[in-house]
Amino acid sequence: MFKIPFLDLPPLRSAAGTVRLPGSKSISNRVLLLAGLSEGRTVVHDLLASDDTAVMLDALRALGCGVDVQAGGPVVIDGIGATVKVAAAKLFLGNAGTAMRPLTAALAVLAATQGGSFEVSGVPRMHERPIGDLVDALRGLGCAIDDLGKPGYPPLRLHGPSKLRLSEAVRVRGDVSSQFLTALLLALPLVAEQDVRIEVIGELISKPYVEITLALLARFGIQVRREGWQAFVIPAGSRYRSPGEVFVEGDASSASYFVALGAIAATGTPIRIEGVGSESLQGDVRFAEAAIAMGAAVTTGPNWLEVKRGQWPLRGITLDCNHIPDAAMTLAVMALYADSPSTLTNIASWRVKETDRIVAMATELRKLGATVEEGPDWLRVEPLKAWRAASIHTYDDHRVAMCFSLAAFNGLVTEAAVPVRILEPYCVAKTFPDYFETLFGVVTARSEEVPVLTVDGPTASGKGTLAHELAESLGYHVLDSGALYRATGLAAERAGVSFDDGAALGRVAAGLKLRFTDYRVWLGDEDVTDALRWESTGQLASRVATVPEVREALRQLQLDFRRPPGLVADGRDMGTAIFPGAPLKVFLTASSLTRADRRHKQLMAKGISANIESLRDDLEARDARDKTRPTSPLTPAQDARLLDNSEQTIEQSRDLVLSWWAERSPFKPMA
Ligand SMILES: Nc1ncnc2c1ncn2[C@@H]1O[C@H](COP(=O)(O)OP(=O)(O)OP(=O)(O)O)[C@@H](O)[C@H]1O
Ligand SMILES: Nc1ccn([C@H]2C[C@H](O)[C@@H](COP(=O)(O)O)O2)c(=O)n1
Repeated sequence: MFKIPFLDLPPLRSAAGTVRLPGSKSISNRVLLLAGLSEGRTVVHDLLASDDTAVMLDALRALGCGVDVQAGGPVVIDGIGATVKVAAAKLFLGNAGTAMRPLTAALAVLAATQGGSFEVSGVPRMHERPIGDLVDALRGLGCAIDDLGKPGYPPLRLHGPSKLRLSEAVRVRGDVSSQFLTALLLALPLVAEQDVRIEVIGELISKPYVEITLALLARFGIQVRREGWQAFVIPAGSRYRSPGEVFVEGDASSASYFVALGAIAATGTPIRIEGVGSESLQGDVRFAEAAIAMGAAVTTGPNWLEVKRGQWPLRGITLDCNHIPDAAMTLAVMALYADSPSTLTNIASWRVKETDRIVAMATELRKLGATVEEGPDWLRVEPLKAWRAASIHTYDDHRVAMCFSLAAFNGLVTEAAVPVRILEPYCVAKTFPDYFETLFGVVTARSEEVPVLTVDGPTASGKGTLAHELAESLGYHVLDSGALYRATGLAAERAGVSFDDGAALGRVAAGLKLRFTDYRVWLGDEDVTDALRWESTGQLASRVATVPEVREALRQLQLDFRRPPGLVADGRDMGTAIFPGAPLKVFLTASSLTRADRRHKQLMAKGISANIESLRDDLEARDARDKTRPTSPLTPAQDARLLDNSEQTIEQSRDLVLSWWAERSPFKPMA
């Protein structure tokens, strides 16, 4: 996940490949609650690992459920069997509506029938998300609920015992959020000594989410009878029974970004989306129909979708989005690539989600240059030709962040392609922590449009340290080009190749089986991370680096590191020979005494004894060879910015270079 203040997406040009979706948020949190309320053990496979499921798991633990989260494996829940195990608890539920609403209902009826006191609260935005209709329904049933803040909003206290009026129908509004009905459907089997009837007031919205609830209730032993969408009856004697094992399907709302991606940018090989398909429970899988209406070419299997570009530009549509409220946000960004305006209607529920999504989408689309009209429950978006580089505010709303990533394909409809900045990209943790990594895995950009920041300089000047700091701040990849020369030197020595035989050294470089994984470097099957850093290896590297055949052989390998979202490249000739067009080139120096001192400390920290004077002699000899070799000598690029960090801390150098980078950015500074 990108835990950085902003992530800049360069212009993206095409997409192809396979993505495996994380588990559905709606199914994950419903299954967790059902497992927690059931008797016995439930093994949950493919559960979504995200902020919203984390708060649900914490809540279940606090209520006395057994919760075993196995790294990379299933989550095992031992339920409370509809019995209050912990008489009082304070539950913090973040911004997870799928935890807040059903837990409120379940704890209210448990407290009423068995006693107890439970407080539910969340982040400030959660305290602005209405829950009054559910509270009214529960109070009508006889539950004791105190408002701990503004009436009609969390936080709440649910306490008991109190007498429930189960013979009367429980009446709940269905036209603000379908989660209120879902919450009652999940809670009332806990107290169904007799038939319990729920009546919906008003037109029920987001019906597919209620279908998910009913299907999962059936998995846990509850067969709800229903009269259309107006009334539901939990049969007398209903009791939760764990099905033993549950597999969570992929998140259909998350699929929408990749369906849109295929429609916009997969002109050859399709985007294959694994985890949802024609047999999915989730209503948002019908987003594919909307995408087809806009021109996507979609093929479907039981649990997969394949999407390619069909009509281009896309077709503008007018669509009632009531059945796909979450995924429909993606249509608003697709509309920018259409041939005519698109109007999304019946989306009033957007106003009470993680943020007011109608306002958020309209505001951010306008920043890109789009013409947008908004109404109480609709949004109209015109196609966009003159795009502006915009910093997209994400409102702590994962879906805003994900759907605006699609704006980075503007180069497909305009000559002057612009990058897109996504502020607080980590908000995707709510449902899809690795969203951007997954996106980058299936998209391509023009090499020259991927930003590169080069850091060249003599040995031990701190290039590698600075490069990693910069890359971490910007979310970019790192190229440690010295490692390639070091690996070549090491491989050549081991193979007994003469260091005077340029052609043979070139072949060694061309045949390197080098892999970089999680801060380790592998040469073939050997982890050479430490061996590469030996001083002796540095000397070998400096020698092979003078050989033109080696430099040529390593050239393409280095260029291939230039991938979205961007690259920080450190070495000797990054700015002069490999990435001469880089928008920012830093030439980093420090006095030889400072550098020898730093190297000395580095070696001592590793338990290797060394003498500062001889280290200084060695690095000066290496500098001399690197500077005087005929091919790509160590020298600042003409347009490089010089930075002597002898008197600077690592953080000072990093912040200075980031300020230089910001000067070149097309984005306005953050407010
Ligand atoms: N500005 C700085 N102030 C103090 N110490 C620093 C600074 N920059 C780097 N160092 C320290 O100097 C040591 C050498 O840094 P680093 O390995 O990044 O250098 P390098 O230029 O990449 O070396 P090489 O070219 O040999 O790979 C590290 O221990 C690092 O923590
Ligand atoms: N772009 C590069 C990177 C490195 N080298 C050579 C010169 C160095 O002495 C040697 C090791 O580099 P280090 O890991 O210390 O950065 O590799 C080069 O010529 N060009």
